[in-house]
Amino acid sequence: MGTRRGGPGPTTQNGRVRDVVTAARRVVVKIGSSSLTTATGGLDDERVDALVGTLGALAAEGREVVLVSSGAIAAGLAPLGLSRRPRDLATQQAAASVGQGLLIGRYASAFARHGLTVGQVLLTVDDVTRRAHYRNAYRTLRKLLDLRAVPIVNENDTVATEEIRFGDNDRLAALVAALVHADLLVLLSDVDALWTGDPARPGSSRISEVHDERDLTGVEVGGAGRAGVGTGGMVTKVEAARIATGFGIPVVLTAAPLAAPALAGEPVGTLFHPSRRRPTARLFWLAHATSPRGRLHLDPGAVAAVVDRRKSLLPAGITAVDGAFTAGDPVDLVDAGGAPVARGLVNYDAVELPGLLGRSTTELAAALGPAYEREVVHRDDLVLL
Ligand SMILES: Nc1ncnc2c1ncn2[C@@H]1O[C@H](COP(=O)(O)OP(=O)(O)O)[C@@H](O)[C@H]1O
Ligand SMILES: N[C@@H](CCC(=O)OP(=O)(O)O)C(=O)O
Repeated sequence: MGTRRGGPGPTTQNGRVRDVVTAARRVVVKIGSSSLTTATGGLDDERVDALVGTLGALAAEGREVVLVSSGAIAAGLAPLGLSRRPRDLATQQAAASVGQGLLIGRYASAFARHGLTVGQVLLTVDDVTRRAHYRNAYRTLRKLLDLRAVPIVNENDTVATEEIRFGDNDRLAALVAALVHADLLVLLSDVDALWTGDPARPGSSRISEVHDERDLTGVEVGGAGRAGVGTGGMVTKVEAARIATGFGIPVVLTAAPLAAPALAGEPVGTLFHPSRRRPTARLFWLAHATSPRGRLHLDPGAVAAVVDRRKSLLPAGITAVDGAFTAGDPVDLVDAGGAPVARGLVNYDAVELPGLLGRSTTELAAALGPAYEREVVHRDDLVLL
């Protein structure tokens, strides 16, 4: 199967309207910092208004819109007298704290002109991996949509520390699309499509459709464009497209000024086709959104039980434990060679486990009480890697 690649002209390769786009009822749109800010880093009112105009028209058609917007850090720079994106986390968090308020205020007044109310939703990794938080985030987003409000999502930058951050909103957008069961994810950037290589380099050309991994073979995917504004570059967008399409959600990647034609199904930008049917939303997030807090080493019998027979993990099959996790944390299950075979939410604190290893649940219940009959990781909380 070949990739259809466009030449250097306008990005309308075959003139056909994209049905997966026009049929989408619930749409997640992600916009990057570089598409919302001026060259000096402040919020660009015209660009905000243009985006809101397009999304307002979508909502007027009865379609549901979730906006994932970057730009908090960029919007906070000038008010704090900073000229470029700071490197240290604390200053980034301070800038995000100042900028997020400005950003949401700007959106609130722009959407109000289209008769729409916005709801701010700031998420951390825990919100999408811990079962109680996950349900909560889903419920809130669903309720906002039911009430015809536009959820505006960003990472909760002011509290997200280095180790628990998403770090880029492309991945966050893919995970939000999975969370709300979106029909379409649109990634808006400062580049009009995925190109075969750095768009500034002669010889690179646009890619109009990606059907599967093979279409990405040989594509040079680089880092952020405008220095000091965007974060992940094309790498995180392609990764986000992989996550969303792996969840059964088509993705359109294009430039912010092309949002309206892209959402009308015109063949602009790059369309990534879904690669599979939807897996269970929460487990999908567990695999893609979490960083494991520890490792459980399994004997071969436990690997076979978990991987081949899809059983819960019991203490008897665990040979060793690493990490300082507490019950409810994500942990990796690794085989005798240390290779991860599954990820799951553990039911015990790390300090409790050494005393339980190698013992049967019946023996543990008799010695320690019925609470110790529980699985170390329940099969409903396990995803194979
Ligand atoms: N193969 C590629 N195709 C398109 N753009 C690319 C590619 N490789 C690197 N880029 C760069 O990625 C940039 C977009 O990423 P980024 O600046 O992080 O945007 P955003 O702020 O929208 O997230 C583009 O401006 C482009 O210079
Ligand atoms: N949460 C950060 C955005 C991080 C991010 O992914 O930025 P970008 O690459 O511009 O989409 C902020 O609001 O500044």
